[in-house]
Amino acid sequence: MQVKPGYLSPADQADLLSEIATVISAAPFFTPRMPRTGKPFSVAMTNCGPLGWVSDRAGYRYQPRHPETDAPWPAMPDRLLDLWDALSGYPGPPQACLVNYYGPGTRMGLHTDADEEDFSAPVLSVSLGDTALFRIGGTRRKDPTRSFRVSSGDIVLLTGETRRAYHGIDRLYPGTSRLLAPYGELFPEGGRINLTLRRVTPVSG
Ligand SMILES: O=C(O)CCC(=O)C(=O)O
Ligand SMILES: [Fe+2]
Repeated sequence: MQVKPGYLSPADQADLLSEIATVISAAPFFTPRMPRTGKPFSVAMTNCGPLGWVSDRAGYRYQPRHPETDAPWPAMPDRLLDLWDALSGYPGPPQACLVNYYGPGTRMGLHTDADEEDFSAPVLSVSLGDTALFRIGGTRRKDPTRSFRVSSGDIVLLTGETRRAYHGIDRLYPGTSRLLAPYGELFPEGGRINLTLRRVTPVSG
């Protein structure tokens, strides 16, 4: 794992968030549901890039279209492709950017990112808005975990061993960032946006 606190300047965070607001206007948030049970996630999701991660009763998967509008996902902003080039060490572009929205009181349970075919690429995660408590353990659910705070502009790369590690978000610290404030219509209660850039299929050739 690599953690890069404050990697994005406040100006870069604001520019990125404005691009993500445009993504959200083309691809509205949907409520993912647990496989089989259909229990809703507390986090809202959307995607940009050629593929997007979705979850419903049928299971977890990547697909090229929005599950509700059936439109192709909007393009990934160039600044995310540049970030991936600068930090991933992977010889191909990311294929999906999952956009998670955490409102007050939401969390994400411990899980592994396991729906990709190529685990040699890292998962590159960008935090925007309120600070959150990130927990990470080992590759087995029962492995010990440790926690640290992730704040707006921080980047975490799940690389190497940690690429297959259990991780999640235990809680938010509401009101710790003003970054989302200009988008009161989209995020009336503030909160946190997390972007994860993912390579799904191996680079061929
Ligand atoms: O919100 C985060 O920092 C982590 C998100 C995550 O683990 C995921 O989307 O798979
Ligand atoms: Fe994850």
